[in-house]
Amino acid sequence: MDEGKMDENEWGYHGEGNKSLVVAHAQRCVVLRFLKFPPSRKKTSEEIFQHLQNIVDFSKNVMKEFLGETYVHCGEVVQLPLDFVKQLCLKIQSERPESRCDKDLDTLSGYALCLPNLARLQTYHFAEHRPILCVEIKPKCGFIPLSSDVTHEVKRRVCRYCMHQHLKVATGKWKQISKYCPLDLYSGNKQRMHFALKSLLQEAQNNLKIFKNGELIYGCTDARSPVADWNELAHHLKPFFFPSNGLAGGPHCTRAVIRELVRVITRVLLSGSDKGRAGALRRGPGPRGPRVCEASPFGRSLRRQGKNSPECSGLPKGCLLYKTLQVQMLDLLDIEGLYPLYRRVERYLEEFPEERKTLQIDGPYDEAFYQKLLDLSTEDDGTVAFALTKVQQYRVAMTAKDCSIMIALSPCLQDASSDQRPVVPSSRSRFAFSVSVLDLDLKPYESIPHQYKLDGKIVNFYSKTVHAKDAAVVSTRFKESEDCTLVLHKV
Ligand SMILES: O=P(O)(O)O[C@@H]1[C@@H](OP(=O)(O)O)[C@H](OP(=O)(O)O)[C@H](O)[C@H](OP(=O)(O)O)[C@H]1OP(=O)(O)O
Ligand SMILES: Nc1ncnc2c1ncn2[C@@H]1O[C@H](COP(=O)(O)OP(=O)(O)OP(=O)(O)O)[C@@H](O)[C@H]1O
Repeated sequence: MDEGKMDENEWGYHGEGNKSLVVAHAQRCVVLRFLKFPPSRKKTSEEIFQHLQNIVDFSKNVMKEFLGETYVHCGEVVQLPLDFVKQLCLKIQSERPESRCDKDLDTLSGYALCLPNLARLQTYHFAEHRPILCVEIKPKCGFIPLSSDVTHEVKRRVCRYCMHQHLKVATGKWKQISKYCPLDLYSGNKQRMHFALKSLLQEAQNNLKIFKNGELIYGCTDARSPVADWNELAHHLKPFFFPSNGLAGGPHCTRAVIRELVRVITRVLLSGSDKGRAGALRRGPGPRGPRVCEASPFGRSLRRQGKNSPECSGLPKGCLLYKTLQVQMLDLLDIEGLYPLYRRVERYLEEFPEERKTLQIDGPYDEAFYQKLLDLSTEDDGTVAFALTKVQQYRVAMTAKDCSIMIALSPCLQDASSDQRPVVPSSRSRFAFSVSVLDLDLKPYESIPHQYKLDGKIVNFYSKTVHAKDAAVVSTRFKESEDCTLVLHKV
């Protein structure tokens, strides 16, 4: 990219999250990722450069090591003309969802990250000529904590995502509770994974987006987004999955297309080679948390059938979901066990503020930082060193709990070779595919007290709501039995 000759007309709004905004180049497979800040929060250009460089270093030295180089794209920090950034910011403003406009794109530093556009099959010379379908999934935390520090009993039965849903709906973030449960997606059991993906398609929230040729065709930006339309989605997908056959429209066609999509995505998610060092995080055969969340409709139906622990195929060790889960499980103590250790580090820093640098709280995220993450001991010897290791592991785990997976699919001709890329078959076509991870920004040390408070809020709200619901069920049953008595009495 020639940073000297930048033209805002060649770039278009692509998407944004809570902390960054992404624009995509109209022709080339690259994006620019800018940081966003609340209007009052002024950062110096030097701070922004350092922040972005830390993101690159963390991806390179930590996440690439854990997840494997095929999945992680670190990108590079680029310096852009300020005039270009200002014009770009004006150009895209009207396309931004209202709910994201509480933060402004950084137009003062001129720094951004330049990354491959993962919504198109990266860098291949013929990328422009092939139709491309891309599915982005933010799977969230895939396990139930086993830590003895957990005090709320419900946290041992219901996963955080499912509990959090109740709070999100009550606060108006989303309209309805999703049937998606991360434990189903991470189960490795095809039937459960299909259920999880269908649930995401029914209620995408911010956990699912679908792009066609780089354009968003499915997904919602906030609670006001229009209801997802499967017929429209199937219309977009039909040429990919049923290229040459005249499958008629209607509900049958929609179901067939969605089924194909779900199957292909499941296959891709279960594929992968065993590169990367997530294996270094494997914790022997000791006890592990429950494999099914009690709030998942799939789990509930299993229980009704008397199957308390489902047949568990487990995830293949090479696949990205498995590796991501291993990194998430660096959160060994749960926030309840971690918070007192964070306080220990805080007390130390209050006394010796100059030590913040030596402790690598704000970087550099280098090889030494990575090596310390591999110490999985949970025996607290009362030292700051122990507390710090657990705090850093927790931050890395939280990052893996919030990252997204991008799956790009491009149809290949029946007899063409696969250009060295893996191929996934569907019933009527074949796709060359690539899998990547995005949003691998290390969670800040400062967010730990917020995590602690939020955890309490989620659990208390869930317990209260579910308790109230249970009480309502009991009282309805009681009423029913009263009614029944009356009927019997009458008879
Ligand atoms: O706490 P959570 O689980 O709600 O996750 C936050 C996400 O909400 P979600 O539940 O996925 O809708 C939240 O996503 P949204 O802004 O809701 O799309 C962010 O990803 C946030 O991360 P950060 O503070 O921007 O680094 C996420 O915060 P972290 O907890 O990962 O720091
Ligand atoms: N390299 C990329 N290629 C294509 N699309 C991308 C890329 N990076 C980000 N995106 C798109 O931009 C969106 C926002 O990016 P990202 O998730 O990194 O934002 P964020 O603000 O850091 O997220 P969060 O809300 O989790 O903090 C993503 O959901 C994705 O759709």
